[in-house]
Amino acid sequence: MSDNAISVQHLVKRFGTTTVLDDISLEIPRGQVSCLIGPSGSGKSTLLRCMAFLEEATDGSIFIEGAPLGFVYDGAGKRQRQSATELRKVRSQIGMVFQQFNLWPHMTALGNVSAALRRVRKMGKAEAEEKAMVQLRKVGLENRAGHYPSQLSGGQQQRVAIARSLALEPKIMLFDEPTSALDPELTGEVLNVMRSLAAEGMTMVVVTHEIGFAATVGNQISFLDHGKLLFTDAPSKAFAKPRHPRLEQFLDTYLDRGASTLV
Ligand SMILES: Nc1ncnc2c1ncn2[C@@H]1O[C@H](COP(=O)(O)OP(=O)(O)OP(=O)(O)O)[C@@H](O)[C@H]1O
Repeated sequence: MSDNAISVQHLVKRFGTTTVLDDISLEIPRGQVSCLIGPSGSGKSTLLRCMAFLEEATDGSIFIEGAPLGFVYDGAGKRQRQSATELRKVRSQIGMVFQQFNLWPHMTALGNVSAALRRVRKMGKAEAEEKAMVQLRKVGLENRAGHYPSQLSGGQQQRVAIARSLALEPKIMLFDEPTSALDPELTGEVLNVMRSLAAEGMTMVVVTHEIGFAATVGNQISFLDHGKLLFTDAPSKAFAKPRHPRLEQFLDTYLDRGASTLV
């Protein structure tokens, strides 16, 4: 099998007549952190959502751990929808964390994490809660297991959401601007959890405006602009001067807004 956890090949996504992803090809090696950066509206979230099959690509292919996601091509090269069973199997390898935490308000942190195990894995209550505690411990929240979302800070809620995804033991974690809804003082705790996941060797794709995180934790940086992937490089190359003119322009705008400086 190839060393790529995700392979995106000539991906095209149109909404009506608008092309939002234009012939994107990207290889994400297993165990690496791939950061998708670029201006607002460049297509980062759409690309990530295609990787989770939350959006259906108009054309092209995505492979997860070598297996096609969503569509297969028949002998005559005609694209066909994958069977529901196969799709479920491929998707089960992917966990996703969104900007909004989407926790059940009427369930505790432990309830939120164990619910997925009970529903998806059909585990009994005791086993699901035991497994859920392991994940809450991992994100540093074992002492908040009995708290409801309203009793948790935004950063803690996002950490519960990460624990909920991890509980299903995905091979790949996709993060869509996981700290964008947080007050600046709460982003650090979430980025730290992501940093330790990366250190454990989790394959991660992260859409982020946290350029410092991308530069220090990312193994590869992909820069999107108007639906095109302008380049994919190691951070040491992507951010070294002279930079790609569009990246330079993006960073100027970004850093002007008073965001953390690029390391
Ligand atoms: N469901 C949809 N229907 C129509 N257009 C859409 C839909 N989802 C996204 N788009 C458009 O696709 C383009 C890319 O959006 P996307 O959210 O992927 O960008 P982004 O780079 O993630 O932006 P941001 O950084 O602001 O989140 C935008 O022009 C957006 O308006």
